Amino acid sequence: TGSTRPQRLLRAVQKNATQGDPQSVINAIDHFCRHKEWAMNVGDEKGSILDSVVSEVNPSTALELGTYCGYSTVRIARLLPPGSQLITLEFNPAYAAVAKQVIGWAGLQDKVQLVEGPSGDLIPQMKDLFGVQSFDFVFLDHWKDRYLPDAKLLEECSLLRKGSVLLADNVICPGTPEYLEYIRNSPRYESRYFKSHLEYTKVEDGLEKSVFLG
Ligand SMILES: Cc1cc(-c2n[nH]c(CCNC(=O)c3cc(-c4ccc(F)cc4)cc(O)c3O)n2)ccn1
Ligand SMILES: [Mg+2]
Repeated sequence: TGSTRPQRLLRAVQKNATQGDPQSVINAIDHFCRHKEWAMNVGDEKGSILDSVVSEVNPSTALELGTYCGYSTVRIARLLPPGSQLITLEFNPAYAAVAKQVIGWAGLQDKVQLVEGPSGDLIPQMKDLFGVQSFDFVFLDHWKDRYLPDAKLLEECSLLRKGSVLLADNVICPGTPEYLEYIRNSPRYESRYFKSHLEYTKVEDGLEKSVFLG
């Protein structure tokens, strides 16, 4: 039984990043994925777009669907104002175990609540589990066929308010056609596409930013 890719990514963070320095954790993961092994982190190019949207929204409460190794969790949490919280949902226990250590290495554990389980089950529990009224910002980066049902679930659970921002990764590759069709044609959202590339590659991909109009 050898190591898994997430475990090798974590080892690269522990070897090359400085504890308590989120930017060094981001740089170590990007270097590992560009020069050693590709991994499905949002990456540096789309990550810069993520940073600009998070900074613009300046969320008090944020939700991430799909933690993986915690790369985008660190990108988001490092920009959050004091007293704000990021809740991140991960289905795969092995990913969650690595992400917890990556987030800890960055020193951001006090800003992040990592919850294991399927998004469809956890979203309806957000109010009870965390006393969340609504989310100012949601980053969708989990199973691509869950983007649409989970966006609808967030609406149904009244977890979105007028002005809430949804940012969706991978709307081109692997692609989320049903989600794009719905969100771009819904009168309840104002959407904009940010053209970019699949992490660490020249393949086209992009982020869709959608503002909930209430
Ligand atoms: C709470 C909850 C959480 C999850 C959940 N947690 N973690 C994930 C991972 C999801 N992410 C991806 O699959 C993904 C894939 C690619 C990709 C792969 C191979 C290619 F060739 C090209 C592109 C690129 C990406 O950027 C991706 O994000 N799902 C699922 C359910 N419920
Ligand atoms: Mg992604």
